[in-house]
Amino acid sequence: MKTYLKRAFQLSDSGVKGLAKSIWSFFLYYVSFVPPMICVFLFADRLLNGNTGKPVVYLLFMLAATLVMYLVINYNYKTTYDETYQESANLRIDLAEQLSKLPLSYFSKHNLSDLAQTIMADVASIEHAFANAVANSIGFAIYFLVISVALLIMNWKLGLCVLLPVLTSASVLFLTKKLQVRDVNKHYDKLRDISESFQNAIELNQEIKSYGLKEKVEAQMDQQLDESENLQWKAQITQTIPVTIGQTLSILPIGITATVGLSMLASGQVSILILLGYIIMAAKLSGAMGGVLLYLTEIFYLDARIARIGEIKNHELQGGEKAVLSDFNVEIKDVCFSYQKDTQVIRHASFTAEQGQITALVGPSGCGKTTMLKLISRLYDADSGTVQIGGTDIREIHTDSLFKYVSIVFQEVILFNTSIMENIRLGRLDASDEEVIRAAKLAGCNEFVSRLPDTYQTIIGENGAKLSGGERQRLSIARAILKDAPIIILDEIAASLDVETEVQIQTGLNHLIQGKTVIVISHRLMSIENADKIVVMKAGTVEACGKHAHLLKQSPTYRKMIEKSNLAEKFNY
Ligand SMILES: Nc1ncnc2c1ncn2[C@@H]1O[C@H](COP(=O)(O)OP(=O)(O)OP(=O)(O)O)[C@@H](O)[C@H]1O
Repeated sequence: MKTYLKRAFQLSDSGVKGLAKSIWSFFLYYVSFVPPMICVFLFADRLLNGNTGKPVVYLLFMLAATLVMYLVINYNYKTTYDETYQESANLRIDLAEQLSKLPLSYFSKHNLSDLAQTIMADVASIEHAFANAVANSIGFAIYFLVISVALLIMNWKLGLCVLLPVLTSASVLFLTKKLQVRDVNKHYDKLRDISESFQNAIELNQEIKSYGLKEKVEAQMDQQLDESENLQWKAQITQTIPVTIGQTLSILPIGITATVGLSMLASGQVSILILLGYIIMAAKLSGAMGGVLLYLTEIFYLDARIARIGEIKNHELQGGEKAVLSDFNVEIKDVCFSYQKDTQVIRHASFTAEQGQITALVGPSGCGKTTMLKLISRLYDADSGTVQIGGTDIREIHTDSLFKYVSIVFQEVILFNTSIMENIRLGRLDASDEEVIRAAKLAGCNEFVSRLPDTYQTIIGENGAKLSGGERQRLSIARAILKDAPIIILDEIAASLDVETEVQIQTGLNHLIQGKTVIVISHRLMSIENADKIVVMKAGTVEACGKHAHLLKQSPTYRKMIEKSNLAEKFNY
């Protein structure tokens, strides 16, 4: 049972315990209505037997029963809400921790807006269902089972009059579950699409305006909203009809029990007291079932949400152990990799980048250079073959250990919406302000930072929105200088720098790469002509390796690139 609940609702161990406690409290909640009914029943029995004395005992009993009810309701409320909110807080933390450990390949295969929706909306839906529906429905089901046995034993005919309509009302809902879930999920998926479209429209605002796409984008959104409205209508109809039928059926036990009971009373098959008891019970179960039917629909829609959360929670993490490395030669051996199934981006690539040397990756756009750097830094794991550092397969090294040895400066700089000081300090969290400023100066940041209103304390906006491309790039170089890792990976770092800034960061770069294993991509071939080794890539394969002069003779791709590069130098607008 525990394993089933854990898997079915993606609960933690404490979550299962909490749910069990909550189910128990709901069971007690329903049971707590029984003593007052027994009290009424006994009092009626006394009256019918002609005993009209003081009903003080019954009143006291009723008072005690009401007090117990109050305590049970309190316990139920506290248990359910405490456990629910604790578990959903744990779930959110678990998901956030899991996301931080997932390999980058997971994110390239999933839609980010979808992930955000899963963490926010799906967890909120589960939280709501747990606080209201799940424990309540299960608690009611157990209570219903116990009461059913008692009712059938005492008088099976009247028992069936109470139970059958209640069971039929629940069956209507279960029989139409597939249909309801299908339509509600269609609407829900559309809402996710809309949320993604809105996010895209906001992110691409500049492009939409500059290419005059406003009306087209608005029309697409209008259409999506119309489709969503239609789907919502459809979902509401498929949901409302069975719920209404179910709720109507759930009221029937009172009428049926009264009708059948009275005829049984007339023929002497049942006493007035028993009939009264069954009618009270029918009324009680009818009322409870009306609410439970609504809860059941809420539980039906949890499946897809729980599945999405399960997919994140159970996704395989990158393995590896803590490691201390002292040799930083990087060796790529027969590596193959694809982002998506069937589209291999790296094919049987092999080369070595030696410590103390600069190794440059060159090749036509899209040939897999950046992908290769991502494999070397274990942002992705190779599908086959190995990437080794100092003879150790990096899959055996935990990423926390590995990242200590690798500094990466990518073409696309990611910055946080905090101060310049804190953005650079991400390179080494225990660095002092002086060390941060020294790294910033070496990377050529000081000049533009000193012009900012709060210099190093200036908040730079989301992903450094308040900075130019070149300034953002220099901050990421400063980060790498501060980290001072033995393996340096540079992907097109000069792409958004002007000539003057490039000269400024040259000293910093020379300082950064001294004695390190440097692997660099640069489209400006002149800047890598003096590299110790140039690796020429073509369509995911390594075509040739060597120095500039050697490659000019041996590699047609390299020769072609040099020729094109010379032509590009002559390009005029
Ligand atoms: N996250 C991703 N998901 C799916 N495909 C990707 C992803 N990143 C890159 N690709 C594809 O992999 C191939 C290699 O891309 P990569 O960025 O490694 O090339 P590159 O040689 O660095 O290109 P460029 O010189 O233009 O930067 C390309 O076809 C690209 O479309």
